Amino acid sequence: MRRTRTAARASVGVIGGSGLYDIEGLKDVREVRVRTPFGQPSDTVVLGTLEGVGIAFLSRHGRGHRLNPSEINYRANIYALKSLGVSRVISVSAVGSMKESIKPGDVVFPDQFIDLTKRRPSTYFEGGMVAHVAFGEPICAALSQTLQSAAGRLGAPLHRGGTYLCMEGPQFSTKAESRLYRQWGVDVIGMTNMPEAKLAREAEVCYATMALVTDYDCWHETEDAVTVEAILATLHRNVALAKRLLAAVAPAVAALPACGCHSALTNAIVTAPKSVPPATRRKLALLTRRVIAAQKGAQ
Ligand SMILES: CSC[C@H]1O[C@H](OP(=O)(O)O)[C@H](O)[C@@H]1O
Ligand SMILES: Nc1ncnc2[nH]cnc12
Repeated sequence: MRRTRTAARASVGVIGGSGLYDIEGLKDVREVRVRTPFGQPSDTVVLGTLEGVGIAFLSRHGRGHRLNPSEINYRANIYALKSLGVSRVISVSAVGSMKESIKPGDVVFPDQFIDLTKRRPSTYFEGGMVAHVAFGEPICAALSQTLQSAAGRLGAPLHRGGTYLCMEGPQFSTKAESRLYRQWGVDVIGMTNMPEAKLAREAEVCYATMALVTDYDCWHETEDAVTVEAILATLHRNVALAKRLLAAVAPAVAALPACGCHSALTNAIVTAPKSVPPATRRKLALLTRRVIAAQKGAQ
């Protein structure tokens, strides 16, 4: 296994959630242990090529599913992928359905989030450097659209758009909570996409989620309330679809033109450069060097 900071490269990152601990068909596979200034990622990163495209795969909970949603080091995960050259991240996530029309086995491509997490570091910008990135459109539309087209071609029962509510967990919701979220118009519920999507935006990396629906949470009158057993049974059926989709979509994702996600930090950093403590400047150099170089070029 290689230990690396920057030597190995990939352009497309895949964060595999529950049930997705590897991807099939990867060629030239290498595993790298990436060190980050934010601590350890969930696992080693598996690098390889899929249809000729450099892919970096990271298991969100770690292989063996060792980390609960609150224990995942989201900052290290996104940083690790960025340090390997990744400019687009595809997140694969198991979710519960909050609507009758969204059935277990369906695939949802959310375009909005509600963040109800409570105890997760959710920004890189602290310690003397403050940034406020725009997050009105938290999902990269171009990346999500590409995934949706591929899912459509594979015949997946899909839903374009929708709101993903991210709860802290690890316990599932109470019925009162579940009913409340339904009143809010939420489409799906999970425990992991926040702060992952926020950090991807701060890292100027495109982010889109392919949400695999596994259950009806606990609000449904006639369906059983969610259990891990039921989730895993449904996942076994649709993880294969996720794997086929990733192989089908890799070349189109790699060919996408640069988009607004890649310049998210432009005009977002508020702190005067001379006020940033040197240690913070060094810690955030990988994330800020594009915008700092652009500012210098404009002077
Ligand atoms: C094992 S079921 C609950 C678990 O699954 C989802 O994780 P992920 O988004 O990584 O697929 C959900 O958010 C919970 O963490
Ligand atoms: N009902 C649910 N609530 C939270 N996370 C989930 N992941 C899969 N199903 C879920």
